[in-house]
Amino acid sequence: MLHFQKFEKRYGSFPALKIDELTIEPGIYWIRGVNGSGKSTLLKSIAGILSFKGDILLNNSISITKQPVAYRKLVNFAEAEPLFPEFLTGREMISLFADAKGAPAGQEQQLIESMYMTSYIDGPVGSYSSGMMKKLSLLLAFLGKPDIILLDEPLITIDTASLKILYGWMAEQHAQQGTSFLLTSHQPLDPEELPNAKELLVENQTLNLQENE
Ligand SMILES: Nc1ncnc2c1ncn2[C@@H]1O[C@H](COP(=O)(O)OP(=O)(O)OP(=O)(O)O)[C@@H](O)[C@H]1O
Repeated sequence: MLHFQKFEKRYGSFPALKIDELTIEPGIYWIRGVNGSGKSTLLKSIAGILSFKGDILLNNSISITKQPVAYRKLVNFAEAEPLFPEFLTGREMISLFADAKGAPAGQEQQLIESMYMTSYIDGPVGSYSSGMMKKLSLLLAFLGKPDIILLDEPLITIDTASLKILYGWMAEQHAQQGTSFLLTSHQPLDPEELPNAKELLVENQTLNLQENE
């Protein structure tokens, strides 16, 4: 699914993350690591938001550096602490992303209703609470037909009922579309909701696949 080739991300002279050669097979992955270990750096690099040395290949064919447009259409990302233009409504944000990601007809409305966002989706984003904002950013990450969805700290801020809906979206998307997920969390994922999730560990400025016990 994802292949790292001589990947290196530095902030100035600080070597934040280095992955010489690593393949991540399709699946659902929980990325663990202490504060400052490089989890967000990893997700932002895979999302194409940060520049870095080396390359990342999707499905052994699409390079983030050589085919950035094709790559980004297939890799969606929800930030840990999303910030959107305050004057746009949630629905306007969703329309923008749906166009960019080539979302199938009806997908936007189905997701809005499924996450119970109808009552506020036509209000400006500046009036949203942090949980409402988080749900909007999660919804945006599910638009289109992505091969990979990257979720940075998706479990924070949202209430228990919404979390259950998010787990349902993930399980369904993975089962029906084969979408892979990489998500960071300081809390363990619910093993009943995502029984097949594997672990990736970020430590010592690199990324390692953990063998599940
Ligand atoms: N824009 C930046 N400029 C300089 N250093 C940065 C920048 N962003 C991150 N870093 C550094 O890179 C390292 C990794 O940060 P990152 O945010 O990826 O960690 P994280 O594992 O996501 O942390 P947390 O669990 O606290 O969210 C840290 O040492 C951090 O100080």
